[in-house]
Amino acid sequence: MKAKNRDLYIDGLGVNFSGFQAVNNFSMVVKHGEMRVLLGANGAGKTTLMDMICGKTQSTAGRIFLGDKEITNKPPHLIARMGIGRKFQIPSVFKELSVLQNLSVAAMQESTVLANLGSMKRRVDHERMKEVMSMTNLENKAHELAENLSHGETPWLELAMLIIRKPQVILLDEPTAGMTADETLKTSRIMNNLKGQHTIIAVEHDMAFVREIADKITVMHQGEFLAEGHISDIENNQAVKDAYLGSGGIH
Ligand SMILES: Nc1ncnc2c1ncn2[C@@H]1O[C@H](COP(=O)(O)OP(=O)(O)OP(=O)(O)O)[C@@H](O)[C@H]1O
Repeated sequence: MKAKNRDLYIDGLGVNFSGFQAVNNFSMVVKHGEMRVLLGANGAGKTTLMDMICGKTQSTAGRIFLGDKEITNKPPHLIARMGIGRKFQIPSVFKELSVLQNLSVAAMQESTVLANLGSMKRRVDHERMKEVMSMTNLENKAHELAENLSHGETPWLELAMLIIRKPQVILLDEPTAGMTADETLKTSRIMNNLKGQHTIIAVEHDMAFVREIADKITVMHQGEFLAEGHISDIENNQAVKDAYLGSGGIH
């Protein structure tokens, strides 16, 4: 039997903001379970691309498919329900609730139908919550209030609140921003454990972190596709080096 196609296809995507072409004719295919990093100088269009994938920004050209399902310009809540989760979509954690309570809230948002299935479902949810806390280094923090988590632990909780809903695709905006070196290392372990289960697209500038996690890198420049490949291909790509000149280079 043919396996279900769960790859993400972006074909000729573009957006024009009142005459300014922020993303232009951009295409890429991200395989299911792959960890893809998006690189590009400030203003290259990375956030706008992520916004179009999750439906926050309406594209003006091109199409996006998750497997055989088209998601182009669908409302964000439908895209989320179709399996695309974005960190920062939930603006923040609930500070006055514990880690476990935050996860319960996120799990309940999954589906009111499932939530009504009764105690069986609640038991499964509890197992899932333990599993997700262990995946995100929060196993010893279940009863800690979110407001007492560190700068590094709060993004782990946001990530946990995403993955509890089992999205096929996870979009991450600078997942290590504000983290210590130790927290960044732990985040790379979390990311590597998520590979294979979820497709992950991350915008990230920390090249040491990118080296740890990326299966493949796609580079954007001035709204367009510039290059794609493994880290060594990208670091040795002359067009990429040129595009980064003036923005401090690729480190
Ligand atoms: N709603 C909007 N209206 C007009 N211009 C916009 C809008 N959103 C983004 N832009 C412009 O589109 C370009 C791409 O911005 P975007 O934030 O996607 O870049 P980026 O690669 O994510 O950069 P950074 O690394 O700085 O976050 C920028 O020039 C930005 O000013």
